Amino acid sequence: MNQQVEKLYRIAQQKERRIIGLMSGTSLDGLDIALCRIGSSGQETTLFLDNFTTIPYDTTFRQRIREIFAKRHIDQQLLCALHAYVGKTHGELINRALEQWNIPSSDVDLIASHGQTVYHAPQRLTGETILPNSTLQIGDGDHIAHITGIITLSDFRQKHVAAGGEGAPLAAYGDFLLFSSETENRFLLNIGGISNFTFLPKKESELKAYATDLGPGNTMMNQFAFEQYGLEMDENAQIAKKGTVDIALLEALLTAPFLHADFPKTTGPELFNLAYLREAQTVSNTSSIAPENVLATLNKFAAQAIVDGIIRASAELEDVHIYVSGGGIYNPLLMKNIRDVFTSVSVSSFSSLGLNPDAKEACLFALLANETIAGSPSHVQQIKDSPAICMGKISLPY
Ligand SMILES: Nc1ncnc2c1ncn2[C@@H]1O[C@H](COP(=O)(O)OP(=O)(O)OP(=O)(O)O)[C@@H](O)[C@H]1O
Ligand SMILES: CC(=O)N[C@H]1[C@@H]2OC[C@@H](O2)[C@@H](O)[C@@H]1O[C@H](C)C(=O)O
Repeated sequence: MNQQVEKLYRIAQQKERRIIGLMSGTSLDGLDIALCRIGSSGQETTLFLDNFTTIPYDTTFRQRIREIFAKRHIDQQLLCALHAYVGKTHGELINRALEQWNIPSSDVDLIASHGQTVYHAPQRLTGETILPNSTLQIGDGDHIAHITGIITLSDFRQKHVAAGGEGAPLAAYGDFLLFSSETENRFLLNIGGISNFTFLPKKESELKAYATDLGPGNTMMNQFAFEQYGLEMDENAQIAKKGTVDIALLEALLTAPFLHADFPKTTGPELFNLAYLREAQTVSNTSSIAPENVLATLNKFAAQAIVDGIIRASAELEDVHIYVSGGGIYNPLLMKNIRDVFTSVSVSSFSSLGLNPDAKEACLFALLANETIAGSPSHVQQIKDSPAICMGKISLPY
């Protein structure tokens, strides 16, 4: 037997695996690296986060990705090169993190790499009926395996698409195993570039768990802050706090059919972008309002899409508790806009469930790799619209 296949076979039989989960989100801020210790699999899964870091991308890396990110028309030569370059860079960043943590690569069993989403195209966005749902994450797993010497699983979303899904959100698979409760109906709200939640019904409930995207999260605020002020974000909502919400613009922004479609559903900056803003400004006759008012309105828009979605999903439920993660928790105005609505529902940081919120998505991919190598897909019958599948492609180091 090939020694690497034999090694993988041994890893699959271990009681516990050390898996590095990687996430590089739509905000393009950096690479999240989570070293997890994962015991058992399926309903018996345990997960401990041993080490976590986010290594920020340098400006050149960010600029290169931005040249193709969420764009319909791009330079194919650049796409081709970035597939290798992102893989190579991610491999090098893992080596750097392991060195900082003083952990030899031989102590790590597997890497689980999400890659960098560059385009997300469900049929609900494209309007296609013949061409299928599709999504593209770059950063080839062979490069990561070769550079780190660690067996790598990557490209998790393709199997979900192949089995009839939109390729996202995948969060329900992990959240269901780790965070379901006996006493609470939980909404695990993540506010990254795009906002999404996982609904986890009480354990004895007949309802099924599911995950869904909700709306723009931080992405439109980030894009506008970059265009108008050259800033990566409206840090601490300093600019939005100086503005006022323009109701006509807000109402125009809230008309996207995506926002009113049934759950689960997915979206991305392919829809929620500055072109979408400009269209809403034209329709609402607000093209010349001050930039701080636009930011205040975009902030309110992101909050409203979240609030409307959760209210709709929780209408018939009692004992509802919302746990929030993602970079949006650091935006005080966004959190205020959300909390002001949920006066009788408790809204807590996801950290109260015992896991660093910034590491949540990277841990999810470590858990998905664990399921693929050592799990059985039986429990996913309790998750709505989630095909029982093993996700991720396996890359051997040499
Ligand atoms: N202090 C802050 N003030 C305002 N916004 C902040 C602050 N800190 C983080 N953010 C927002 O959070 C974003 C990063 O969030 P996160 O890392 O969760 O996104 P992501 O993982 O890239 O997105 P996704 O989950 O959609 O893929 C930043 O781009 C910024 O918009
Ligand atoms: C295509 C894609 O990369 N989608 C991401 C993105 O970031 C948030 C939201 O949009 C979610 O649908 C998904 O990520 C999380 C980790 C998921 O799959 O659950």
